[in-house]
Amino acid sequence: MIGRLNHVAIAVPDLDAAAAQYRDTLGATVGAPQDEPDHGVTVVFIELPNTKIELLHPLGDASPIHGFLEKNPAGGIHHMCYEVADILAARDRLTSAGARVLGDGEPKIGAHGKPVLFLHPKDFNGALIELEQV
Ligand SMILES: CC[C@H](C(=O)O)C(=O)SCCNC(=O)CCNC(=O)[C@H](O)C(C)(C)COP(=O)(O)OP(=O)(O)OC[C@H]1O[C@@H](n2cnc3c(N)ncnc32)[C@H](O)[C@@H]1OP(=O)(O)O
Ligand SMILES: [Co+2]
Repeated sequence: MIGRLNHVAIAVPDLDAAAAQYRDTLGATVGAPQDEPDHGVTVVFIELPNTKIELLHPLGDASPIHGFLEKNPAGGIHHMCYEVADILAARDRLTSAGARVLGDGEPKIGAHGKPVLFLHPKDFNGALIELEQV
């Protein structure tokens, strides 16, 4: 069911500084910041040959990553995103296996304009998983 690793997300306290570090110190190809108000984050994507890095910073008081940054003030790996062909079939298979799908269980449109869902980290060895339909 899960396919390619679409991205690894890192929550950062200073988006500009993190983007500059990837661009200047690590010599990576770094995109422009993208506000995603529906998700409560601003994201910057870094293109790698085999996947992407998604830098995340809270957008708005209700951002779901405020708690994470309070616990990890220097930032940290926040989630991995796996690709799926059919996100509703994936959701139904996961919920029937007892996994918790976050939010209201309905996919939202993510940063790539594709439907995404999130699975509770406690159900997957402490790792927050995002699924993106491609
Ligand atoms: C534009 C979209 C973009 C894209 O790629 O398309 C995105 O990726 S948007 C990314 C931001 N959105 C989300 O992360 C949505 C899903 N996340 C959530 O709903 C919350 O972050 C949640 C429920 C995972 C955690 O929320 P919160 O920290 O406020 O709740 P708790 O403090 O109750 O946490 C419960 C428990 O989980 C641990 N936790 C929290 N975040 C993570 C994490 N990223 N990875 C692993 N574990 C995490 C937290 O420490 C608590 O554990 P405990 O042992 O009880 O302390
Ligand atoms: Co993501």
